Amino acid sequence: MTQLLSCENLVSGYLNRPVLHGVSIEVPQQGVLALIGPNGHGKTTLLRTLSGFLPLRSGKITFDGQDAGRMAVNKRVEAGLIHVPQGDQLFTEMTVEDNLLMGAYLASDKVEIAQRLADVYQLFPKLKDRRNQLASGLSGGERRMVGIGRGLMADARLIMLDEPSLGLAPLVIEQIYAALDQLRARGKAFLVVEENPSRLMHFADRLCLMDAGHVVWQGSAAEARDSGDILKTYLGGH
Ligand SMILES: Nc1ncnc2c1ncn2[C@@H]1O[C@H](COP(=O)(O)OP(=O)(O)OP(=O)(O)O)[C@@H](O)[C@H]1O
Repeated sequence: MTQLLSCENLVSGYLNRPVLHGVSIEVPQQGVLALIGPNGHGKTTLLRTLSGFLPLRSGKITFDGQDAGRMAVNKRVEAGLIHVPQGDQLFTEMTVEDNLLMGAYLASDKVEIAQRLADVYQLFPKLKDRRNQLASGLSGGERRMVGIGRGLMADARLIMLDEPSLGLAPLVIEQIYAALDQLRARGKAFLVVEENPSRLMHFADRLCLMDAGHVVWQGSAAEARDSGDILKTYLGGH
């Protein structure tokens, strides 16, 4: 399978604090890679580096055959590399629909934008019902849907999700993952961060365990199940 995203030896961090110490990962076309591991070990930093919010100190990022490591954030978005951040980061004083439309800020074709919006509403019918409501009045699950929907409005090819299950009730998590399954069936690729890998066993093709800015283990979901000791050591037996 050809790779949609590949990174080699990424080094990045905050000011004088390096966090990633040579991370290499690959996400195939239409594939799902999960980043797992305890808090504070660089998963979010890796997503921020890939989306361009944090500068790359060294290493190489290739997205869809293009050298993306020094591309501007908007160019990466245009190419379909989309980051759905932790905590949704919605514009709370704007309506659901205006939040979604913000995701299409680089698009100009009105017919295309209307089609993307219709696709998001088909995936998340609740958002259509609430399209004129302020984002501040949404439930946690609805906010997550808007965050993902906004990413889809940018015509995502690879969706990088930072803890999509964080703070949600089990039933709502199932609804979110059911929608992600549908998107996967439509050809989207994913890089998903979750602290608890149990949600990912059916969704991810491969899992990468991060510790102190390094990838310390990677394998298929089946291999992760067989490597109980590794997951237990790092994640306390999830
Ligand atoms: N804005 C920032 N400025 C300085 N240091 C930061 C900043 N954000 C994160 N860090 C530090 O970088 C390290 C890696 O954090 P990161 O958020 O990437 O970890 P994580 O594995 O995603 O965990 P979490 O799920 O808690 O976000 C941590 O030590 C954290 O304190």
